[in-house]
Amino acid sequence: MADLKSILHSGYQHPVSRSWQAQGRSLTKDMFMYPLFITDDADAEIELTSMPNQRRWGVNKLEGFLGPLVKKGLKSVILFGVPERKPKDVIGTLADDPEGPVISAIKTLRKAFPSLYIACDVCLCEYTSHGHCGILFEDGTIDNMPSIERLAQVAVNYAKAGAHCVAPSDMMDGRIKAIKAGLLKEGLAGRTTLMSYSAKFASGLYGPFRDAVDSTPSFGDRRCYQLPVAARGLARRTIMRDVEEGADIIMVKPGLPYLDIVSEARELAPNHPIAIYQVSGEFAMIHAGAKAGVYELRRMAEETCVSAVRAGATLLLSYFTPEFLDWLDEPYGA
Ligand SMILES: NCc1[nH]cc(CCC(=O)O)c1CC(=O)O
Ligand SMILES: [Zn+2]
Ligand SMILES: [Zn+2]
Repeated sequence: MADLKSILHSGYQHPVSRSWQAQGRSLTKDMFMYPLFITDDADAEIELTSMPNQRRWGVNKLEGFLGPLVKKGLKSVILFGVPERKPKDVIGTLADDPEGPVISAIKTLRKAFPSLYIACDVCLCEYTSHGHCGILFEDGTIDNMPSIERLAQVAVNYAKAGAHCVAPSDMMDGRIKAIKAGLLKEGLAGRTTLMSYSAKFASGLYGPFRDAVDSTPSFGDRRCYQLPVAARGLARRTIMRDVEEGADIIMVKPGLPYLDIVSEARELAPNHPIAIYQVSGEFAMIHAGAKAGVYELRRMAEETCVSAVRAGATLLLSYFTPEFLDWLDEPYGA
């Protein structure tokens, strides 16, 4: 016979008692940030073959697409620019082109949806001719100082255009400090969230994204600036450094294979929101598994996101955001 204290089912026998067992918070709509790819063809709406239901959007299509989502409770988006028309160069001039996709989208969205929180990915790889995330020496290695100066300039220009949040994903050394200083100088530091992709690993899960934004490096790879897969110590150091340098939000990326790092981040930055990026490859993988009959799509999307929250995440960047805006209104598996 079971001992008095061996009975655990009694604590989660009912949907209501189950909800009380969530160790952190459970999923809510305001935890989701939706990544959007913005192209410089203003009327475009281009399907992405590698990412189900995701598109490259022209600025003129944003209001129509996002209107219903905002009505359902969409609170935040993160913008990625995809210049297709103007030529890329070695310093990523197109990143903050005043007529470019990101700055146009910021202005359009601020006007169309006054309550929507607008974050911008800050990086150079979508805009450089070589496809790397920084500025290079002649031998093709990263020249860190001009890289962080350029990234700071881009971040400041996004903030000036009205972005609520700038999120550097480049992994250069010292960019959080450089961006913070740039924002301070322009009087923007107090009204611009600095979300750092702090522990960003050199992952095999970015393939569909690189297709989506056309940012595969023309030579080499990103292993000299993105973290080695096994590097728990380096992840702890980048997290601590970015807290020191003034990041407001700490991000871990990718998500599912790095939940231990999320819980490290929770411990190292207990007073900061912790974001997790469920990246393009995870999204594609969840879809592929569902299609192959391994599990049901919604079930696995929820399981992975709930696991991220359990590990300590408080903000989820996910391509499933539109689905969650429906799913969270329709309790499931209760
Ligand atoms: N700095 C580029 C960047 N910003 C966000 C992602 C990944 C997003 C995703 O895969 O969904 C990447 C990919 C990369 O580093 O190659
Ligand atoms: Zn990026
Ligand atoms: Zn990059």
